[in-house]
Formats: sequence, C-alpha cells, structure tokens
Amino acid sequence: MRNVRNISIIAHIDHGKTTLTDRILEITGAIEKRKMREQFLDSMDIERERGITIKSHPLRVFYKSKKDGKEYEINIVDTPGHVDFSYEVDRSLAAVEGAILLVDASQGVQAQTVANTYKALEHNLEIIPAINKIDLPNANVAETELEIEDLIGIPSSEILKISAKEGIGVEELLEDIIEKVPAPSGDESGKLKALIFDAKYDKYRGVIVYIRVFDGKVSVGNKIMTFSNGQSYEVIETGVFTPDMTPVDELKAGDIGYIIAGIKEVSLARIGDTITDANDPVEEPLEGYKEVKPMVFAGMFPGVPEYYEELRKALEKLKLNDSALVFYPDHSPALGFGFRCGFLGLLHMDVVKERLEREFEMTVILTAPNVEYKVLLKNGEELIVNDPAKFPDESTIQEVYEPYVKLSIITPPEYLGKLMNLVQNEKRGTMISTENAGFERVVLNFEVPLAEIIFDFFDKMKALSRGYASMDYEFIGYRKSDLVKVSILVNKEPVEALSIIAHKDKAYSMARKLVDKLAELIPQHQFEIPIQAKAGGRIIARSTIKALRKDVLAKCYGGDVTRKMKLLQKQKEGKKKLREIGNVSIPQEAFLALLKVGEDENK
Ligand SMILES: Nc1nc2c(ncn2[C@@H]2O[C@H](COP(=O)(O)OP(=O)(O)OP(=O)(O)O)[C@@H](O)[C@H]2O)c(=O)[nH]1
Repeated sequence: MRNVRNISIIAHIDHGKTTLTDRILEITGAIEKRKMREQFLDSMDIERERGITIKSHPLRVFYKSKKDGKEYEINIVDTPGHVDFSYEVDRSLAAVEGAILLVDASQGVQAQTVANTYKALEHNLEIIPAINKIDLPNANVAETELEIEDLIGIPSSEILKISAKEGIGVEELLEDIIEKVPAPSGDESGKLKALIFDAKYDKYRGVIVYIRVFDGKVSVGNKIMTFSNGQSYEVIETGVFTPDMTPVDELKAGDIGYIIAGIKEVSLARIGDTITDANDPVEEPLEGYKEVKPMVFAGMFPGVPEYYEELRKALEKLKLNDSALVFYPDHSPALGFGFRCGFLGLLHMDVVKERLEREFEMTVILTAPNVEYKVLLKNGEELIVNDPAKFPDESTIQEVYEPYVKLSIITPPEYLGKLMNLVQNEKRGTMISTENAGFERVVLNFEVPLAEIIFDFFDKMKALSRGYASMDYEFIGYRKSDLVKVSILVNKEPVEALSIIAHKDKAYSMARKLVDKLAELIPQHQFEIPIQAKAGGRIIARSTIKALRKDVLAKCYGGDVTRKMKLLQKQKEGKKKLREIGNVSIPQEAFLALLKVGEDENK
C-alpha cells in the first residue's frame, strides 16, 4: 500500500478552507515561511480581493507522521465555495478518498456545509470533521459540535477543534487524515482511466489538465483521448503540484497531478470527463460526467460600437480559460452590436464583467440577467429562449416551461415564518419538507423557479434573518409555468433590451415597478417621455417623465401676447420634432433597472 492520501476540504463560504490550506503548506514546509502570503493559493486577483475561492487548486505535501514515523504524500484538492461552482466541488470530491469538513465555530453548520457533506457522502468519502476558528471570542464550540454530530453522526469527542489562522490543531488534523482516510486503490497495470477535475489555460503552454489517475499510468509521449468527444492528443508533460507545477516521469493509479498535451482550449478538456489511452481505451468512462450548462443569460454590449471586435477577442480569450462561459453575437436596436452571454450564476457573471474590466480594460453594458425558457408553440415546434427580446408572440404559444431548483435554507427557528413567507408568497416557491438540524437549526426545503432566486433572493434572505440563514440550491428540471413577456416602450418605441419575462400573477406589479424605476433613471428631456409596459397586447403600466420646460417666456419683456403665443407654438413644434426623432438617451443603468427594483425593496 502506498503512503498516499488524497483529500479535499469542504466548507461553507468563508469558513477557512484557504487559510487551512495555507497553514498545511507552512507546517509541511512546502512553502518557506517568508514566501508565505495570506491565501497563497487564491491566485486570481478577484479571488484575493473578495476573499473567495473560485477555482480549485490542488497541491501535494509531504508529512512525516509522529505516530508511525513514516512519510506520507498528501494531495489536497481545494474546492470552490460558491453555489455557482458546485459542479466543480462535486468533481473535486470524485478525485479523492477523504474530506475535511471544516465548520466555523462562530457560525456553526450552514447550508453549504450540509450540501457539501451530502456530496461527500454520495462519493463514499471518509469525512474528518474539524471545528475552525476556535480562537475567536464568539466561538461556540459546544453548539457546533452538536450540529456536526447531528449532521454526520460522528461523536463530539472525535471532532477536532482547530484554528487555521493560528495553526492550533492542524498537525493533529494531518495525523487524523493519515489514520482515517484510506490509501488510494486502483490497478497500476490496468488501462489508463483518469478523471479531469479542473483545467486551466496557460498562454505559453496551452491547456493544463488537472487529473486524478484511477487505473493505469500516463507519461510523456503517450497518446491519450478525452472520452466525451473522442479527441486524442500526445502528452508533452506530466507533473505534480508542490504547489508549483513540477514535472515528474509518470502519473500512476492513485496520483493527482497535471498533464499538458497541446490542448488548445479548456472547453476541450471538460471537467468531469475521463481521459484514457487513445490506442487502448477503456470501455466505460468514470461515472457522473455532466456537461456544465449556463443557467443565467444577459446581453453584453460594448459602450462604443467600435469596440465590438475588441470585446469579441476579449471574450474569446476568457473562454479559453472558462469553459462555462458561452457567448454568441447579438444585436439590439437600442444597444447596437454585442453578445448574448450565458453564465453559471450571478457571481460568475460578475467575475466575467470584472475580468473584462481589469484584464482587458473594457467597460461593457450588461442587460438584466434572466434564465432560459422552453417554449412549446401551437405548431408543435419547441424553442429554447434565453433572451426576452426573442420570446415568441403570445398568440403562437401553447406552453412555457421554466427552470426549477431545489432550494435549501438553514435558519434558526425564529426566522422560519418570515423565510417561509418570502419563498412561498413572494417567490412562487413550494415547501417540500422541514428537518431539524441539530441545535436550534431548521432546514427548509423548497422547490422554486430559478428566476426567483437569481437576483435579490440572497440579500432578502439575509436581511430577514439578520444574516443567520444560509442557502444552497440545485437545478431539478423544467416545469410548466404561466409566463408572459412584458415589453417596455420608451416614448412609444419598444426597447427590446428592457423586456422581461414574468409570471402572470406578478406581471402587473413588476411592470409597475419597472416603469417607475425607468422614469427615475432616464433623465428629463426637452419633451415628455411616456414609459409604458405592455403585455398580452395591452398597456399594463405607465409612467411619465416630464419635459424639461425651457423658460421661453423669459425672453418676452413686454406684454406682447401674440409674440408669447408664437413662442409657445414654436416650443410645441420643437417638442414634436424631437419626439418624432425619438432620440431619448437611455443611460446604462436603466438596462439594469430590474435589478435596482430589487435593491430598493431590500432597503
Ligand atoms: N480568527 C480566525 N479567523 C480565521 C481562521 N481561519 C480563517 N479565518 C478567517 O476567515 C476568513 C475566511 O477564510 P478563508 O480561508 O478565506 O475562507 P474560505 O473557506 O477559503 O473561503 P471561500 O474560499 O470563499 O470559501 C478570513 O478572513 C480568514 O482570515 C481561524 O482559525 N481563526
């Protein structure tokens, strides 16, 4: 049996995964102390600033056990903490035999703690629970122990208490990993079978594929094949993470490392796919591969038309490293040429927008995000619509389906009523079950349309529960729904980029809020501007932006009435002219009016 342990760290956001990984690197001497900077592994600027881990970074350390004196290789796969990237967590867990379950002592078990623990159990991982941040004055170790006991049935005496920040208990944790997590099994002499659990694009070296080898071996010169698309490549380099990329002669069953094989973009090395020998492939791939589908869509336009080409190039470059990002050309009468983009969720959308700004110095106009609908037409045709502007005419529609998620909220019981009200009465959710989760915690499970939780749900939930509730969700499928398109007319002209899809019961109130918000956001002009919302062929809401009244009469000193009348007439004509041209200037923030409606309600 090899002295190898492969583990992952699972936790709710901010419970200390990155800090723990940093400490392990330090304790095992993988990184000299003086080179250590906080969050060594979070390499993307955005990750560092926001203090969140988006991409997983594996690493290999060596630790000499104080118990048996032997040296062990420990491979740690860090996982993303945000629900947008939960598929990546799932694939990282498929690459290991054990998981450290890290829980913040001041916050206790949270929604993602539970979601990730279930995932780890599904993968039959050995779970090692550890309560972190015991150094905090508001650490509540006893309650957290009870919650963990309740979650996985491990007695509190076996739960480690650590401070990742101060290094307390971290060596004991390493000893526990060696003792409890099984060494990887697998057949080194079998056919190559490896899991892709991440991939990164490098400017100079092409795609670097992060793999866990389950059976067989792989080394330089081998011809490999990615199972899902049958593409084959020659291996140029194999290596491990120390944490820097360090070449090794071969990777064999049980190993975690990387390969470089001249793959041009990450979308060809898909997370969850199986790598095998191109000349002697396995018959069955590893289980559980799913194609990652974007869930949230928005229009993206360069502020200035001349920047269209530049934006296309920037998106192509981002795509090299981000297979979840999709985009295709789009045109809007109001915003010109641009792209329709698909994202995993709103955080992913923000990350893309920020990367465009930082790495490519591009400021873009994003339209309000929406989900993807399935529309069955009366003529039997089925359409996939992810742009409200392209929603078919109501008279041609037979049925509409929208994506639903299973939403789990964990909360102290006192906020239960308010949260149930939020989900069921405001967000079209249906309660499925409630469970007790240890000490003073309730888990609420709902089925909710995804569209209802992508905007402002998180903030509302936090506000209603004073920050105590946490949530997690997963896609469960499409459901039939009563949806209508609400079009917006500015100065009688339809502005498709402002259209939204709403549930029939909410169309009126959403339309009302949207036109009011637009009337606030669009500046006054020389003429009056009606803002109308139209659904099912009728105007259902209207708001008016008053004209800026130029004080034309100021020029008339005397009491010459006819002159006054003439001027007023002229002004009226002027107004008419402008209206005919219809040149209302709509500021960028108006295209996000829908999001702003939500923000106001949270105040
Ligand atoms: N006091 C104290 N603070 C800690 C400890 N461990 C982590 N923190 C702090 O908690 C915050 C979050 O820690 P991270 O390590 O970034 O958490 P994370 O789980 O990697 O976060 P995500 O990647 O966003 O999921 C940081 O400000 C850390 O300094 C600890 O043991 N004690």
